Amino acid sequence: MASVEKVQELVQHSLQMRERAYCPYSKFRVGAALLAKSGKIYTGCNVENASYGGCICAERTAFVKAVSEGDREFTDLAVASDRNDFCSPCGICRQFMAEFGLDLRVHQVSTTGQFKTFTMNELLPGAFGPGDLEKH
Ligand SMILES: O=c1ccn([C@H]2C[C@H](O)[C@@H](CO)O2)c(=O)[nH]1
Ligand SMILES: [Zn+2]
Repeated sequence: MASVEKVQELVQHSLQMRERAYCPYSKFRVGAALLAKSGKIYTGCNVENASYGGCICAERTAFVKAVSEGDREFTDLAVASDRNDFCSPCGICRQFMAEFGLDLRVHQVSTTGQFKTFTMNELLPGAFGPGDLEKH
């Protein structure tokens, strides 16, 4: 688990990354910051599309950046929006993030920088995951 200082750093990154959001349709800015076990921090924002189904959330942007750079193990993720307090990851992101471990700590940040922490297991109990494909 990340130190209090590291979590604070993630929280600040998530708040800052809201400014990069490309969200002309929803106008709902979201920023995320993901800490890999390697120590690297990957940031993300939501990126929308005129074909609405093509929108990608801030959390998945951060994960895709991280995995494509070679990191696959993570400890903490912070996510912040500019409108709702304690921004809650959507169902698609919960499934996407659960792929990389149910111990991940998800810090849901308020607009004022406070946060509530949950494990991935709490956010998606009984998740379908990689292990399920092994069973027969
Ligand atoms: O946790 C969340 C919730 C929503 N969104 C994005 C998706 C879409 O661009 C906009 C409105 O749903 O916010 C995120 O990036 N993360
Ligand atoms: Zn999402």
